[in-house]
Amino acid sequence: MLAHIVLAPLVLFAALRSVRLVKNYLTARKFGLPIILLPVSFEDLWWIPLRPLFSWVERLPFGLGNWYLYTEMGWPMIDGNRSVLRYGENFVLCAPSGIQIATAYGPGLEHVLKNHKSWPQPGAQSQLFAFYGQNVTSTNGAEWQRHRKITATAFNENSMREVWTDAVERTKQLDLPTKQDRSLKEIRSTFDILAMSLGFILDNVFLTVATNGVTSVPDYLLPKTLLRLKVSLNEFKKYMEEFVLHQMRLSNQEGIKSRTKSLLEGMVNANEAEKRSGDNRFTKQYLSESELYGNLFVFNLAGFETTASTMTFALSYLAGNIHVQEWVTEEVDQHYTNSDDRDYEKVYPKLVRCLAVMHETLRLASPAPLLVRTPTIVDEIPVITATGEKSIAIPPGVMVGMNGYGAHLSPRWGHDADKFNPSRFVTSSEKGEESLRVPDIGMFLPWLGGSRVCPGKKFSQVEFVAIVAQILSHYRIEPLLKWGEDDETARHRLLSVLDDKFFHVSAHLKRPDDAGVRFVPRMRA
Ligand code: HEM
Repeated sequence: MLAHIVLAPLVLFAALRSVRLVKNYLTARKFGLPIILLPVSFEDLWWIPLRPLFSWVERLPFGLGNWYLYTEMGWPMIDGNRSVLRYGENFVLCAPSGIQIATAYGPGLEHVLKNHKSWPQPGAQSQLFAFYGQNVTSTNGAEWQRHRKITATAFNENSMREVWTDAVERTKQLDLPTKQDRSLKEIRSTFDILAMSLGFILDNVFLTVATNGVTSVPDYLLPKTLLRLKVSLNEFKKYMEEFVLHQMRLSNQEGIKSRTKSLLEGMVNANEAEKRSGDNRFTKQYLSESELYGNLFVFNLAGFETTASTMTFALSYLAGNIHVQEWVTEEVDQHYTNSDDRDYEKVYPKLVRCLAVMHETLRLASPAPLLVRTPTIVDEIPVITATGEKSIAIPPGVMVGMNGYGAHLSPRWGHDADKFNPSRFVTSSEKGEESLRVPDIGMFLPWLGGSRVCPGKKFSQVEFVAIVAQILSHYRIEPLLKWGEDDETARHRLLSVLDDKFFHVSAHLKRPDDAGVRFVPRMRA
């Protein structure tokens, strides 16, 4: 009897899902693309905590467990270009919960990105980081424009000078002279300057979403993890409140013109200025309190996570590719190390190779592996099949997943597509002047493109170049040797650790303790 009570709902659940899978399969067939059937998808929130228990599925014979990979949100980060080589640049993931067309085909990607108004993020995904309030990532249309206008005001050229100086100063404080040997785990935490509470929220981000409203539940009703989550959410809110208060006090002090010390401060200032201007009584052009915190949270998140991820990979790639490092150091010495004038305006535009290192790092280890969109009305996108290009009509509700890793590792990049070679982003004029050469967004999309391009793109570039120039002007970065190991073996070990990554808000290494780097002080002539 008890068995019946337990089994009956499960059988009904499985039957309903089978019906939905068949229905979705019939729709998916119309696209004329290869189809991969999934019994479950990462859109099924209940699957996320259960997924690790089923890792044995991948070891089933005859490819029976191939579907398992695609049930992880950031699967292209693990897959690289393997699926593209096997199924082509576009294929369909068909699950009971929905249909997703994964595409790495340039014209298709370009179409979706350039028409962001008719290709918004699907509702559930856009709300992922909205637990403090609506924000620039969670909104679309006119609402998104309002959020974007106010938050982007802070991203002007003046603030880039501050970003440059600030990044150089922070790099000087990394304590490299006293701690020269660092595992890749330590490298990551070197740049993870996040408050502990934000770290905990990110580690449990799906739990945070699933238990939205946890902050209003009394402590005694909460199990240990949820209680810690509640404390972390409150702590981070408090941190943001203190930050806003501090900023408002500064801008209210008579005679003190507060400098745009950081972009977050700039954002608060822009919001205050909009409020004061008085033109907004009928058309609200500033952020409500919850929206301000919603934005402060996503800017903290988007800024710090991506920097920590990109720096970890970039410094490791430089250590593992010593000739590339020498090539970059040559440029750093010419324009930075040996220069009295290290002003942002003078030096930054000349550090082309440093910026190329960032582009190459993001090509191989982008923090955003799969970005999903769905059309508001039926729209056609170009796809490529064995018989050539064609257009397929996508109805609302069907997702298009932009497979950044498939695009970044495509054979279109040449025979060395899987190798770290930043010089592919550099071109030389007849006079020998170097400049950056970046392919269009259909081929290279780490910051995305179109109007919804990452607002922190320039910020992240300036910050990255400043950190790399400052480090290379003083240190040579080498792979950390294990006892008795030679240089070549250590280098291979380091690069193989870099290949083993997974997605959790950004790119993470699966085995960050298995390799490390050494910052060796450079001898000056
Ligand atoms: C290596 C550095 C970075 C990379 C690769 C990167 C990448 C991206 C990508 C791919 C998106 C689009 C996400 C989507 O539409 O689903 C995005 C959006 C965004 N990024 Fe970045 N980002 C970086 C650094 C930053 C920094 C430093 C900030 C802030 C200071 C920032 C703030 C944002 C915000 C607020 C959005 C949402 C924009 C919108 O929806 O209109 N990012 N970023």
